[in-house]
Parts: sequence; C-alpha cells; structure tokens
Amino acid sequence: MYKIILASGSPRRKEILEQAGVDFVIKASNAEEITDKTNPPEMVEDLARLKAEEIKKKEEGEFLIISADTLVFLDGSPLGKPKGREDAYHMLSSLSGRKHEVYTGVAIIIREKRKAEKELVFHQMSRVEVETLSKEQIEAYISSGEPFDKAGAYAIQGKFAVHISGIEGEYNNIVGLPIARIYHELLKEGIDILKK
Ligand SMILES: Cc1cn([C@H]2C[C@H](O)[C@@H](COP(=O)(O)OP(=O)(O)OP(=O)(O)O)O2)c(=O)[nH]c1=O
Repeated sequence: MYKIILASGSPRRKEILEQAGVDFVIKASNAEEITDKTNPPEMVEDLARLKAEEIKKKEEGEFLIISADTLVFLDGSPLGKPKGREDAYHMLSSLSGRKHEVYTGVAIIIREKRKAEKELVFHQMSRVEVETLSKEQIEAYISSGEPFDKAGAYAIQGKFAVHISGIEGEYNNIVGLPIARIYHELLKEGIDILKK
C-alpha cells in the first residue's frame, strides 16, 4: 500500500483519521483558500482540491493524498473561521435558534506506478440545529477561545456540543472529515484505506 497523506493542519481531521485506524502522514497545505465559486458544494470542493494539488506538486513516487475544506452555510452565505470576537459573536448569534448546513469538500489524488493519476472530488452536507443562545452563553463560549479556528465559530465536538438540538447526516462531516463517505468512495475504486 502506498503512502497516505493527510493534506491538513487541522487537529480534528488528524484525530478522525487516526480514530478510524488509518496509517497516514501529515503534510499541511498552506494553499491560498480563495475560490471564485459561489455555491456551497463547488466552493468546498474547489478549496479542498487546491489544498490537495498544492501538496501533490511536492510529492514523488506513489501516494494517496486526502484534503478537505469545511464551511458552515446559513441562508446560503458561507461562514468560515471568525476574524475575531466581534465576528464570532455575529456568527454565533445568527446561528442561534436555527438550523444551518455544514458542507465539507474532499479531494483525493491517487498516484500509482503504471496507472493514470486519479482525482476524486466530492462534497458531503450535514444539517445542524442550534438551540437559542443567550448573550451570556455566546460571550462565555467565545471566552473559551474555542471558536477561533473553527468554521462557523463553533466546535460540535467541543464545548458547543451542549447547544446542539439535533443533526442530520454524518457527524464527522461537521467536525471536518466525512470519514464514512471517504472510506466508501475509495472502496468503490478498489482501495481499502484500513488495510495495512
Ligand atoms: C463546524 C466545525 C468546524 N470545525 C473545524 C474543522 C476545521 O479545522 C475548521 C474548518 O476550517 P478549514 O479551512 O476547512 O480547515 P483548517 O484551516 O482548519 O485546516 P486545513 O485547511 O489545514 O485542513 O473548522 C470543527 O472542528 N468543528 C466543527 O463543528
């Protein structure tokens, strides 16, 4: 089996892949996260593709690169990582008492000897319902520091879990890596990433 590379600096993505039992190395991509796409699926797929391709350029030999990009969407507008307290407050108060969508785009590039290079790009959507939050609850959550490296200014796997009224779709897709979807998309290509 060739080298599996997670093209991400996200501790959450690392944790999800580790917990699934996949052997991999990390090569964080610092690709410019800029896209001219406007609809959610194309935005996250384009951004994930940028990250994978930036790592591919530096790779030799055989490999399987996995990258991802997660955005929270409310009323069709993307919420990325908050720029500061003010931005985090605005995001969290707009998510309060409502349902929103979380899209994660995934790009997988496979290079094997004597085979054409293969690129799989897809997206996964989950819905999240947030309870109504008071001003104090939002302020307290922001003071925890948790919002600042998270799309949508929250971590469903962290302190924000207590404010989630319900979810639809894959949980890990919200955290940042739809591992079930990734595993099965690769099985369709005859690749079992759990095989040592
Ligand atoms: C919605 C949500 C996002 N997140 C995190 C996952 C990602 O780390 C981050 C989304 O930002 P991304 O830009 O997708 O990823 P990143 O910059 O953190 O890492 P990289 O680009 O190197 O892969 O938000 C959570 O941890 N929990 C959540 O509930």
